Amino acid sequence: MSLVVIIDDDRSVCGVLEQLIRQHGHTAVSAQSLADGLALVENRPADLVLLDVKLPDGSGLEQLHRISQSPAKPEVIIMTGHGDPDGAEFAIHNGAWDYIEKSASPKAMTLRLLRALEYRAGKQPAAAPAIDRRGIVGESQPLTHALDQLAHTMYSDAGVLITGDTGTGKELFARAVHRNSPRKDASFVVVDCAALPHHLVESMLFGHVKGAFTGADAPREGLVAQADGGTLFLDEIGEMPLSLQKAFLRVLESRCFRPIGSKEERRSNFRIVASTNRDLDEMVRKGRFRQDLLYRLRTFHLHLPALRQRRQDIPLLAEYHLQRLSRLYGGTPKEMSADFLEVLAGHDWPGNVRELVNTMDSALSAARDETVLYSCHLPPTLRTKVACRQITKPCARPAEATPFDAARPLPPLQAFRDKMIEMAETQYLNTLLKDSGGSMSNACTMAGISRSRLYELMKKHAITAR
Ligand SMILES: Nc1ncnc2c1ncn2[C@@H]1O[C@H](COP(=O)(O)OP(=O)(O)OP(=O)(O)O)[C@@H](O)[C@H]1O
Repeated sequence: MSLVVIIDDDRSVCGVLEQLIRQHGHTAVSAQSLADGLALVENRPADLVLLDVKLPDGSGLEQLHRISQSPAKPEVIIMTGHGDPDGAEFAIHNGAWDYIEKSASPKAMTLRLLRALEYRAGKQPAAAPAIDRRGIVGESQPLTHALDQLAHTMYSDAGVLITGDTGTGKELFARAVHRNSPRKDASFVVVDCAALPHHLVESMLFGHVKGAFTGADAPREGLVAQADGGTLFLDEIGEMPLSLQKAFLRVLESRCFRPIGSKEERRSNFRIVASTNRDLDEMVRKGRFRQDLLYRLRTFHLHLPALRQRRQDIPLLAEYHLQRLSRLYGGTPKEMSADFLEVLAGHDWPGNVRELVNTMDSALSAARDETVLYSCHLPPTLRTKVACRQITKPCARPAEATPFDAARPLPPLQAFRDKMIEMAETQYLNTLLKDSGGSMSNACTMAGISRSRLYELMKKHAITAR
């Protein structure tokens, strides 16, 4: 028997669905607001959640991730009264099991509910495979989604295309694809397609025999042969010349290649992973990239978010790279002050994580033997940019009234409680940061919480440092 949670403000819809579900021997409970629904899924082991999009206290779609990540990790079916293809796309991309319109016949609805429950019943309890995410830092929803996509590549040998702006971690993820595959003990070979010298491309990739051309004094094994048994990573695949794309497609299809000057073909059993910051579909439309090659490469697609789309990860990344660089350079251990973190949080990071890593590196060297990093240790250009942005922005949030003020009729208890907790936490953190004199270590000790929890709370409440 499964537990189905219905979150819909229309009591008659809830009633009909509850009856349908009970007729099939399952248990159903319903909530008429998002807050009550969240409380239900966070406290009861739901197998399936039927989630309305438009609820009195918010959009169901916006809470989809939180619901599907709640303790029992239920399947979610999105319901709506209006046809909405964009919402459907969002729901499916964000892990919903299905998307149905409330106007569907009871028969059609039942069929889809039962299908979801059947799938759920057959699922292994430990469904999420344990990924080795070494070196990949971040807890934000966009990064977690990318890690989920990475997990899908583990049991296959098919091509993986990793896209994302410069510095978002494409090579880091490519290495993780390799490390999490059965090929992990063999080589991971990188081909930088943007740096292949025109006249040596074929020799570098496929190798040559002795005497194949002037200067070929010894045989050379190419990168494709080196990747035998392992993974061949084509970095910046969008830069690969069209002529080479054709040759490469042939190698991908047959896993055979011919070293220059050789009469014999050789085999190499490699898995292909490619990355780019270009729009390959657009390049295909313009005739600059082969569609057949793109299909081969993109059996799996991982898209990595820009850092500004996952700001909550900034303090975690900064801390991780601070520790890593400190170990590398030795010297006095350092911590970050609240004003340092505030500047990091205010920047847009066009160069993404690589820019953040370089910034941490330069701040470390600017601080020399000091034990705390302050904003004055950051590059002046970065501080100026953040300052300019803040001047043009409206000032900090106005002082908040208590949720009772002006609120008539009274808000639901759950909403009121959430608001009060938010206000109390904000007040506590502001005082904590003041009393700890800008030292994050002191603040953690005083509050009795971990550093990552503190950063998370500061981010959540947009706390401004003094
Ligand atoms: N999620 C992450 N956690 C920790 N470090 C990260 C993360 N993402 C990227 N980095 C770090 O950022 C730097 C750049 O990463 P990487 O070279 O993988 O990016 P890229 O997308 O391949 O860049 P490019 O497009 O310029 O080749 C590296 O130092 C990497 O370790």
